[in-house]
Amino acid sequence: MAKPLALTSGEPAGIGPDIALEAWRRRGELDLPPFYLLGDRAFFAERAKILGLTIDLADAVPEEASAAFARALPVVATGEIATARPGQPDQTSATAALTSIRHAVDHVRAGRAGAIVTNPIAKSVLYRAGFRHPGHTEFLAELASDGGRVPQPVMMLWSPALAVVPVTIHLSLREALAQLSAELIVTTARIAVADLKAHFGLAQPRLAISGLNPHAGEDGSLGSEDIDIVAPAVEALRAKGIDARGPLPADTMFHAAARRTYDCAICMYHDQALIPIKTIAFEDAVNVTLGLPFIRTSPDHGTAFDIAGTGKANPSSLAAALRLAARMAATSVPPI
Ligand SMILES: NC(=O)C1=CN([C@@H]2O[C@H](COP(=O)(O)OP(=O)(O)OC[C@H]3O[C@@H](n4cnc5c(N)ncnc54)[C@H](O)[C@@H]3O)[C@@H](O)[C@H]2O)C=CC1
Ligand SMILES: NCC(=O)COP(=O)(O)O
Repeated sequence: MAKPLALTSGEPAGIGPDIALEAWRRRGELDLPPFYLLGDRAFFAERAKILGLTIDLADAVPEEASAAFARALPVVATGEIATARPGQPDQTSATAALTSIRHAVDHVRAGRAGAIVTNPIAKSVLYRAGFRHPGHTEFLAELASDGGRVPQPVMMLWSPALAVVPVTIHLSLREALAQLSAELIVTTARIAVADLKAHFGLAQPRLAISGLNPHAGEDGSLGSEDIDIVAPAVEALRAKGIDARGPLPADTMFHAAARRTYDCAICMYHDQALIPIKTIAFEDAVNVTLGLPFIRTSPDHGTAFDIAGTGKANPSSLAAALRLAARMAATSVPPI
């Protein structure tokens, strides 16, 4: 029997618990692989009650989860009690969310889970509690460190219609510009290429590298960065045998015909990458962390405090994240 996926609780006040419960309830229709939830069973039972869902929850250890999954949603206890009400994070939120992530990493590194799928965390809630990483991506890299070496994580948002990688992630625009370098673009693109080959069945991934400025700088008249930073990175990638094109004007590289010419868009900053994919594929895009020694996926959306506990949360992106994680863990055939 395949190893189960470890699904974190995410922010307890967010929609993570809602979509986890709903996904399990619709597991057959959504064609979901076995997973278990990491957290506080009483909390999940209470959320099911709030949602009016009848869900069998079973205390489990990871080794029992796949067998139990057909009849009950396995819950592996983290020892942290959560009390937050839907939409209202409280003093238990940050600890419960972070402990759940830590346990998931322990399980996947110990071979007890096949991959990690994370529910959304509220970054502002964690920052207020002293969390010093921008998000899961960097936190997971630290948890994956080996002998003090922290791998460089790369964020990819993937859907059948489009895959995007932001070179800089959760930074202000000013800071993103300060940190952007040809070296960072090259390293990020090479990690993306390696994982696209390893897990997405692409023998020679085609990369489209966006420019930074409007019209990719219009020959330097709208900023020098495309000439000084992006173009040399594209040249360096091509010199390493990578199929890379750019810098491309970002406003014209996401329409349907343009998308057919590449496998992954490498973008210079967060919104340049995430606006197109969330516009085209909000319901089935998946956030994948590349460059880690284990597989981690996540829905593309956040905690959606405005609808937590209402029954309005759509589990489709979580379902896509679960299916993609299982396929990445099991095979290198394209997950399409
Ligand atoms: N992977 C993660 O942990 C992520 C966490 N976040 C965090 O989420 C928090 C809220 O972020 P927002 O920008 O408000 O984005 P959001 O994705 O939580 O919500 C944006 C809008 O989309 C709706 N929405 C989101 N997911 C939905 C679903 N599954 N079904 C139906 N409607 C849905 C929400 O109700 C809201 O109107 C922030 O603190 C942010 O840091 C955001 C993105 C990813
Ligand atoms: N905007 C994407 C996002 O917030 C996800 O970040 P991470 O928590 O997966 O690092």
